[in-house]
Amino acid sequence: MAVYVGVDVGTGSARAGVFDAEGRMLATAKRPIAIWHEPGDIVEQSSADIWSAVSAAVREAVATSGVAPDTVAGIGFDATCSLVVVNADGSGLPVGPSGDPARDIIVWMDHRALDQTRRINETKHSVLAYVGGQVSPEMETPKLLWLAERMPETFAAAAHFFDLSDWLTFRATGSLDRSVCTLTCKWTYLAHEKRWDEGFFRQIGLAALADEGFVRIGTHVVEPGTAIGNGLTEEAAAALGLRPGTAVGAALIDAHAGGLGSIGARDMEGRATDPTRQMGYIFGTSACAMASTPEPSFVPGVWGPYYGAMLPGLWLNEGGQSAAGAAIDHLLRLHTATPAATAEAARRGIGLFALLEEIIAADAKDAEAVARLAAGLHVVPEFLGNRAPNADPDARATILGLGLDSDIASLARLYLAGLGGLAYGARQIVDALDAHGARIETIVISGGAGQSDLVRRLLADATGRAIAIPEAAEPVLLGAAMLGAVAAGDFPDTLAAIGRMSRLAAVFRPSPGAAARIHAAKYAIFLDLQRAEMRARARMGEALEA
Ligand SMILES: Nc1ncnc2c1ncn2[C@@H]1O[C@H](COP(=O)(O)OP(=O)(O)O)[C@@H](O)[C@H]1O
Ligand SMILES: O=C(CO)[C@H](O)[C@H](O)COP(=O)(O)O
Repeated sequence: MAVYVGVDVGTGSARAGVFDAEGRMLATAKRPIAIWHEPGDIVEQSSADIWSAVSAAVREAVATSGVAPDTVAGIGFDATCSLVVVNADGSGLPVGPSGDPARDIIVWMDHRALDQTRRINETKHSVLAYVGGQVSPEMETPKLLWLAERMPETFAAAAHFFDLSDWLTFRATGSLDRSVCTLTCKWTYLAHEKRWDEGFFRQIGLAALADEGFVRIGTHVVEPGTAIGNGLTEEAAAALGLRPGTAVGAALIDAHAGGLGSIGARDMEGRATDPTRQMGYIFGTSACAMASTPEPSFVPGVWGPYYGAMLPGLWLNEGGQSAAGAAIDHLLRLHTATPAATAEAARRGIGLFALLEEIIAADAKDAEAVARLAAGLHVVPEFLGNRAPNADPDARATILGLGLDSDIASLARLYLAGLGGLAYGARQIVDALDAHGARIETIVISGGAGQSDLVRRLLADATGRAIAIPEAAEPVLLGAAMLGAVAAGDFPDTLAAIGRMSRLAAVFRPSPGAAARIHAAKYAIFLDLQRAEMRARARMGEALEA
C-alpha cells in the first residue's frame, strides 16, 4: 500500500499527516514553532526551528501510523507565505533589528514594509493588475525592497530568497526549483506568461534582482506536485526518518494546499464537483478565500488573477482576512472574563472555544436564537487591516454595542459577534467575487477554526451560502500529501489526485426566515462600520497633518 506524507507549516505550528491513496489519514502529529513579535509590526521566525519541528512531527506521524518508513512514496510541503533569507551554505541571515541570524524569516503577517508597499503601488505598473491591483505588505516584493533599503548587508549577502514552502523543498532536496504557486501569488511572477517583468523590478528599486537574472529569487519554476531534485537528500531523509530519494513534490502555500485538499472533492453521492462553483475558505490564524475561474477575473482588492497557482489550468482569485483566528484570540484577550473562563475550561478538561460554544448552545437552541444572541453587538474584527476586498492594511477593528457586562455569558456573546464579523467579511469577499464573474455556489471550509460546528453553521447563516465540509479531518495536510502522491508518479496531476483522494462529508444550508433577516441587517451594519472607520481615519489624518 502506497502512503504519502503531507507537511503543513502554519503560523503557530508544524503538522504532519500520513495518508493512503484514498486520502484516508492514518496518523498525524504536531509541534509548536517559535515566533517573535516586535514593535514596528515586526514578526519573525526561524528556519532552523521550523525544520526541527517539521522533522519531529514527520517522525512521530510515521511512527504512529505504523507504516514502514520506506513505504512512504512521496512527501509534499505547504507553509505560510513567509520570506526566508539564506546564505550559500543554507544557513540563515538576520532579517531584522535584533541582528540574530537564527531569526531568518519575515513572517507573512509582518507589516514592516508598509512604506515600500505604498511606493510600489504608486507606480501603477501593469504587473499589479495580476495581484488584485496592488501589492500587499504581506507579499514578498515589498519585503525584499525593505531588506534592500533597510538591511543592505543582508540583502547583498543573501544567496537565496525563498517563500517558506519553497525553502522546505530546498531543505529537503537541495533543489532551487520554485513552485509557480508561491512566485505568482507573492513575488509578482507572471505565470500566464512564464516570466518575471524586468522593467517592474527596475522601476520599484530592485534592479539588482533583474541585473542578476533573478537567480536569487527563482529561475526554474514548476507546477505544484512536480517531482523535484532527486527526492530527499541523505541528510533530510535522516532528519525526517524517511528513505533517501523519497519523491518530494513542488510545494503550495498553506491556503492553496487547503484549497487543493477540499475544492473539487467528490460530493456525498460520489459525483465530481465543479471547482469553479466553489470557494475554499481556509480558516486558521488568517482566513483565505480561494476561488477558481476558467478565464482571468480582475477583482479590485482581491489578489490575483493567478494562473495555475492552485489548480492546473484554472485562474485563482484569493481574498482573505489577515487576522481571523488571530482576531478571535485577540478579541477574547480583551475581555475581563477570559482568565476565569480559561480556568473553568481547564478544570473541565476542554478548550476555551468549546466552553463558549457550550454556553451559546445552552442559550440559543436554533439559528434564529443564535442570531438574536449577538444582535446588539457588532464587531468588524480587522485588527490587522482589511486584506480583501478593500486592500486596506491600515484598517483597524471596530466594536459597537459594549455594555458594562463582565461575566462569562457576555464573553460568549463577544466571541459569537466576532465570529459573525468574520463571516460578514467572508460574505463581502464572495459578493465582490460574484460581482466580477465568479459563480460561487458553495463555500468549502477547512483550517483549524473550520472544524467547529458553530463556525460552520454561523458561516452558512451569515453568508447566505451553503457550507460544505470535507470528509478529511485535515484538508490542508491532505492537500500537501497530494503533492507527494503526484511527485511519486501515482497520479498524473493534482486534479487526478483530488478525484481519488478527497470527498465531501456534509453540507450546511443557510437558515431562512428570521435568522436570514437578522444576519442581513447585521451585515449592513458591518459595512456601515467599516466605512465609518475609514472616514474616521481619513479625518484624523487630515487633522494630524494640518
Ligand atoms: N472554534 C474556534 N473558533 C474560533 N477560532 C478558532 C476555533 N478553533 C480554532 N480557532 C483559531 O484558529 C487558529 C488556529 O488554526 P490553524 O489552522 O491551526 O492555524 P495555523 O494554520 O494558522 O497555524 C487559532 O487562531 C485559533 O484560535
Ligand atoms: O497569505 C496567506 C495565503 O496566501 C496565509 O494567510 C498566510 O500564509 C497565513 O496562513 P495561516 O492562517 O494558515 O497561518
